[in-house]
Amino acid sequence: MASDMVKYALIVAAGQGTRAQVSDTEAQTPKQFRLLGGKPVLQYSIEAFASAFPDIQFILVLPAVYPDFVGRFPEIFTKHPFAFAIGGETRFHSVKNGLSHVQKPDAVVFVHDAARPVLSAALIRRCYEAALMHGTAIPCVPAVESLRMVDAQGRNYPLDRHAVKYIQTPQTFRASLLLEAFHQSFDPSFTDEATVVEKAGYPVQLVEGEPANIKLTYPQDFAIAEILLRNRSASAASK
Ligand SMILES: Nc1ccn([C@@H]2O[C@H](COP(=O)(O)OP(=O)(O)OP(=O)(O)O)[C@@H](O)[C@H]2O)c(=O)n1
Ligand SMILES: C[C@](O)(CO)[C@H](O)COP(=O)(O)O
Repeated sequence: MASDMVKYALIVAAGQGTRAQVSDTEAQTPKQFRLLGGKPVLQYSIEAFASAFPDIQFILVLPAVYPDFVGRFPEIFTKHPFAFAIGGETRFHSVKNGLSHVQKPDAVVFVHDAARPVLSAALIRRCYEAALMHGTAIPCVPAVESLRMVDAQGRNYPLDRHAVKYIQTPQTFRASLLLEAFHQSFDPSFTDEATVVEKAGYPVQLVEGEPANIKLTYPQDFAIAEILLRNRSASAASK
């Protein structure tokens, strides 16, 4: 039965977060390990997946050189099964290292940015259902502002915003398909798992993402995420 399917949440947390740094001190702490509303950023994603699927197995990809995060926050890692991998030079290499722990080709794998702490259990379940049906599920949200394309000569042209989507994670797949796609050699066009799977010859299925599911990329994103998390707790408490 579909709900008995083995599920892996492969959370990539091996980046350096250089664009999010505002000082030399913060340069020591990649964004996914910084505190947000009193908890490490990474903890929010773990809680969201555990709430969507209590039987989920975690694969956490961590930087090779970073002080012992697991030892400092042991309570995060005791409630669910965790496997750990060391990150690589790019996101592609980090995901590939994490996939070495995927043992079952008939499982479903969610690949999620540790730097996206505001995802909901509803989004995770929506991706799961779509991946079961189509083999792939890539969450996206519409572009909300006017868009322009700039060509190599510096000329610019209006672009139809309805023809453009912002892509999010968790990018979700049948494990067999994802494992096969990651046998490819690295290509600089690989910005996410959708681009890897597509280059392997599989179409990708878009699903509705969430505007709140932002990626912490720049310093100001922490303040925005904190407000989004607070609003979500307040609305859950009022139900
Ligand atoms: N070699 C890498 C690069 C990125 N990531 C992870 O991929 C997610 C999304 O990447 P991004 O926001 O680009 O993170 P960084 O690479 O850390 O950011 P920056 O480019 O600003 O250094 C993050 O959770 C990051 O930790 C990873 O695991 N391994
Ligand atoms: C995977 C991703 O978060 C989808 O939006 C994004 O591609 C990561 O890209 P970045 O260049 O590392 O910010």
